[in-house]
Amino acid sequence: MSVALGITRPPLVRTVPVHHPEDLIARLPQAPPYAWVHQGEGLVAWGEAARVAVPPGAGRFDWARRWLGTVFGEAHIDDDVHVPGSGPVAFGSFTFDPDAAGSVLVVPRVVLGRRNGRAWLTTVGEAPIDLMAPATPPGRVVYGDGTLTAPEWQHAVARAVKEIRSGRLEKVVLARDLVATAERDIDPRVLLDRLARAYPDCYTFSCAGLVGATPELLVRHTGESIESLVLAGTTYRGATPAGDRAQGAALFASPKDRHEHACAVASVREALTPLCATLSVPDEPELLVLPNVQHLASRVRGRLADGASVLDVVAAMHPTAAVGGTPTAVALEVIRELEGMDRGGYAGPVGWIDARGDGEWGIALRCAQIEGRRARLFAGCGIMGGSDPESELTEAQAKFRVMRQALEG
Ligand SMILES: C=C(O[C@H]1C=CC=C(C(=O)O)[C@@H]1O)C(=O)O
Repeated sequence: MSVALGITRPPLVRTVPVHHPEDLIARLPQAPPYAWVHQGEGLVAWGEAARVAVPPGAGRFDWARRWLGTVFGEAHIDDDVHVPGSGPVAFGSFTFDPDAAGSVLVVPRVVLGRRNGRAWLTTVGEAPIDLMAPATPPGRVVYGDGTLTAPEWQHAVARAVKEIRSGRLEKVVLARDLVATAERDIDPRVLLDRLARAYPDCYTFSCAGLVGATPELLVRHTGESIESLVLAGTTYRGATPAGDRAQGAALFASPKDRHEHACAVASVREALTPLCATLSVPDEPELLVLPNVQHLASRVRGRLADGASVLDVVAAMHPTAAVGGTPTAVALEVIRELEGMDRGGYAGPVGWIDARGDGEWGIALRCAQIEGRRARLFAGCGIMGGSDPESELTEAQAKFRVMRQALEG
């Protein structure tokens, strides 16, 4: 099932220090890009030394870990840098729904990394010749409804509210999609560049056509330490600094949003407790202010008990109640019943893992699946018993703005 492209067996993986690239994304050649960039640091990559379609099912993360064990285990690694992200890495995108096809892992041929004042280049096998053709913007973009029209989605939200009030569940996250068609083929490098400039505090990512800038860090794994930024509860930016503060204060004081956030934090605590020797979860959220919205945010930190890799942690955490709901199993049923769409990689884990098991994975939000001239955009909202369908639709529009601006420039 894996495809190894033109590399000698066993492959030689070489990591060498390089001069600081000013802009990681600007170094991407004309090839499907892989990226994970936050505040100018991270990894960009291209080429495919190995690629696999991860079979759907409950054991998919285990399957992925075993595949990676074989691929990394076969490699001769010559790593002069020794930091998380040096040596061989795999990028991955997993579907939200464990039973949906579309999860993928790719070991790129070339990786350029930058972290804490150091930069490095990793090559797998012979370094390919890269074509540095400039990226062309997609031109005019028109939008159409995805699976549900706006009124149909509001109706789905109203039905979810009824289910919650009837006691079937406490919270569910409902999403919708929009279809964008551009004048020209969409070069993901244009979107990555615009996203990283506009949302430097988010994680700008690209993997197998899924491109976005997510504010939500599912897990960062460095040695035994893990960190997660849990988000749920949203309001808008004010027109003035005072208006901004008033919006933030109202979000902080809103029982509906605090409850929505508490569900997400509880799901993360529950998932991480069995894996961790120590775990610190803040008593109160903080505000994360982004250019389009403000979120309630909780930074969770822990120390792993026994050598779990970042994928083991991802497997335990996904789906958190920031994208599924409470209780998880019922929320997944309700999502299938009411959304009527396959989320694909949206709201699934996206990120990278190295041969030590370190890595960074986000929840794929504020993103689109790109194919030729078309992009399928996704946005969702946490629905509670007190949710108003019209306000939830407005919130989803604010979340769509991230990818709309990336497409339109
Ligand atoms: C599901 C999404 O956002 C989640 C993350 C932050 C805030 C959320 C909310 O307030 O509804 C969602 O739980 C999305 O952006 O599509």
